[in-house]
Amino acid sequence: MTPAARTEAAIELLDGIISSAREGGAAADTLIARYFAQRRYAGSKDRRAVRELVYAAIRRAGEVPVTGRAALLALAREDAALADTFDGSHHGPAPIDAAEPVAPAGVAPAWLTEALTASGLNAEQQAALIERAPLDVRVNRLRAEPAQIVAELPDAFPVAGAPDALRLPAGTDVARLAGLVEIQDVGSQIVASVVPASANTRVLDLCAGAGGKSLALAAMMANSGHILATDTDRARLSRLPARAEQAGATIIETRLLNPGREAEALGGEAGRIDAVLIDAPCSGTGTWRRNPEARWRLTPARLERLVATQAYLMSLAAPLVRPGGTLTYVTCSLLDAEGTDQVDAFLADHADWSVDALDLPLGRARGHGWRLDPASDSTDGFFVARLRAPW
Ligand SMILES: C[S@@+](CC[C@H](N)C(=O)[O-])C[C@H]1O[C@@H](n2cnc3c(N)ncnc32)[C@H](O)[C@@H]1O
Repeated sequence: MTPAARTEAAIELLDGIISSAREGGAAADTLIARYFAQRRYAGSKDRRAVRELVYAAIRRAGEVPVTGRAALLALAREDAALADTFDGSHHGPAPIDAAEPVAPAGVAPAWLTEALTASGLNAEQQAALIERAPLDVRVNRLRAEPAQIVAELPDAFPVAGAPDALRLPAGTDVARLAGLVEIQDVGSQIVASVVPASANTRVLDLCAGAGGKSLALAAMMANSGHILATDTDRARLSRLPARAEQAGATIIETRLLNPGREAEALGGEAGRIDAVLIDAPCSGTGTWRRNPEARWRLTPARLERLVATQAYLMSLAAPLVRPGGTLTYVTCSLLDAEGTDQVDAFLADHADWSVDALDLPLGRARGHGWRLDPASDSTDGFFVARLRAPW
């Protein structure tokens, strides 16, 4: 592909990504994969270059751009070589008209940056939410030791405060080490460590998804005890058994929940769980580094629905915890509405519960919990709080 054809491909892709964000359709990565599946003439260098252009344009535009072309023109303003590719050639984009719209630069839509500011994040912390993220892995102590993995991955380096973590340059291929390492952000590893999951405990991972945290908990428990991993998403949860097998984790039982009827499937667990983890569905403001177009998808109405689901999940889980047991609440969001405000609301309704004071190796206290953010901690953004049931 010529440089101009690459620019045109990025514009077409961005148009699709913008419509998909507005309509709640497929994610950017999926759209890019589909696009190239139908254009076999594009070589790997072309794909990489187009992908990089697309993601650079997504990162730069805080508000949803009017068109893909407007998103790329914003980059072209600062990059003369890119501007030259708007040359009107056969497969290239039309020449630039000085009067046409250019997407403004920004971190996120205005209503969201206001909410982030109100949640205590300064401009530098907000800007870091859309920077590129490294690749973090967790060494699976059930099957490997960090030194063994470092020997396989010489570019890996340890991360202070996260003993099982190794950090790698983005894009490092770790597929051949499946089962020995799990791709997991350092922040995610740290919040998982808040769950008092030790050998022989009974743990419920209520929103287990494909099991990233269940696998971390199984390693913390030295594969002894029981983890009930539940989710309402069949496709995600169905990936967990094979991952668990590969990781040598035999204590995980999966159970698919019916949305709105979760309590029925969990009734038998009432008062029996030592430690519940709610890794709640959330806006994902803390993971925009990996998924920057997510900020174009979020609306105030969607955030409101997520906040309601989080509160519902906490009240659903509370009766399952044994006396003196814990409920660890996690979101990969930096918005107080999905963090400390949820804990306040829970405590208002559950006056006999208390909050454990946390002191983690990375991050800092935020309200009744603890928060990590990319600028301060070089991790994805997370909120975590540990609530304790009365005796
Ligand atoms: C943040 S993700 C979980 C990620 C996962 N714990 C991990 O570490 O990979 C949130 C999950 O909550 C699930 N979820 C949404 N509503 C739920 C509900 N009512 N009950 C249980 N899980 C739910 C979603 O399907 C999604 O998989």
